[in-house]
Amino acid sequence: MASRLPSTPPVLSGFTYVRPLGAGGFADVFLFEQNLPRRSVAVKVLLQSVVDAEVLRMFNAEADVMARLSSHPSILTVYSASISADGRPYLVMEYCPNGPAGRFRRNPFSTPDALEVGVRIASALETAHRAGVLHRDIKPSNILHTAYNAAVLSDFGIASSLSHSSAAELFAMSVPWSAPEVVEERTTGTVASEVWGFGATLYSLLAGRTPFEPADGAKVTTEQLRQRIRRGKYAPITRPDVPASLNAALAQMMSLDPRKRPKTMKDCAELLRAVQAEIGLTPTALEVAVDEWAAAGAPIDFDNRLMRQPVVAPVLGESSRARERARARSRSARPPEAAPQPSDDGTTVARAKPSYLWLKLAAAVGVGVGLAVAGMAALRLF
Ligand SMILES: Nc1ncnc2c1ncn2[C@@H]1O[C@H](COP(=O)(O)OP(=O)(O)OP(=O)(O)O)[C@@H](O)[C@H]1O
Repeated sequence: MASRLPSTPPVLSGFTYVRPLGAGGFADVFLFEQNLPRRSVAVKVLLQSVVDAEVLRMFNAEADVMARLSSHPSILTVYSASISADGRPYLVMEYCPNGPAGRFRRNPFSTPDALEVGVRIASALETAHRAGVLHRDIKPSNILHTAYNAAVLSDFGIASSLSHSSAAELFAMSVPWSAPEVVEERTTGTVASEVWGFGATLYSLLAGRTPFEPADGAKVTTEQLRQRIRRGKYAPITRPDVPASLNAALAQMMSLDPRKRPKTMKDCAELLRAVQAEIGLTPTALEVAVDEWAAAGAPIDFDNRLMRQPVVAPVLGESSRARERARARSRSARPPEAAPQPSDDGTTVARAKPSYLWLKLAAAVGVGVGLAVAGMAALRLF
């Protein structure tokens, strides 16, 4: 979290401000109450001082990427995005009351919890990669916990296209979770560097410290940390409940040579699922979108620098409302315009006409009563 005071919360129509939730490098996050439908939401607002064409590009990409991916059960849900009255772009997101996994120093995760979070986040990243998106900022503070305590991946603020990530882009590096090739600025992101960042994140959750910090808690400068990452000497987690197979999986993810790492996030998830099975846990389900989903939809435009806003339908005035009501009345008086169409499975879907149904029902009842009376007369019951 950034060490500065949060900015002034924006005035947003349809939302009531509650309190600040956190501060990042480019944005503040506030808790708001949405008026209709009524719910608590987290609103991420870009800092006024950073809004320029490049930041707008990143914001548009983040909104589009999260909207595309947020049907995944382990990716934070985004509800909408817009620009506040004072010109700050904002995202309205699912509120995660159970905080980020960023508290790993005080509360390291148990092995079963870390494995479950690991498989869920690996599934989310595999889905992002299949949609052609790199997250580029995998770290504990970007894993939040929903109201149901499920781990979700958030903050696609510096995400980029898998095919076009460029060194010219504005790029914020979170050093402790950055792969050696990223620290050396040889790349701004690849699937292999995501695998490294994912391994370093999982290591941090288990060890209560990042993988290249000295185990004795001695302080190091950022430059010293970069050097330790570049040397890439893996220090196994010594906790007795962390099996050797889990240390081996993490060491493979954090191999100095990117070619020696698991090839995909799905491969990472499978390594973790194998550890779960080995220690008697039910492996967490791998939730990856089907290929048809990844192929559908236009590619995300990572170069859009415009101030975009959603289209808002104007509220009709009194006279236009009366006109609209009159139009609706005349529409309902007209006969149906289109003939019923057969559905794909051959069933014809048609809207029944209620008055006609009642007539049929009344006729059926009449005929039934008539037949019963005739029958009883024939049996001499009267
Ligand atoms: N949906 C949310 N629900 C609850 N708290 C949130 C939510 N999103 C973010 N936060 C809180 O706000 C903080 C800032 O979030 P943000 O995504 O802007 O930045 P960050 O990841 O901490 O930093 P940076 O973007 O600089 O890497 C988070 O650390 C978290 O504590």
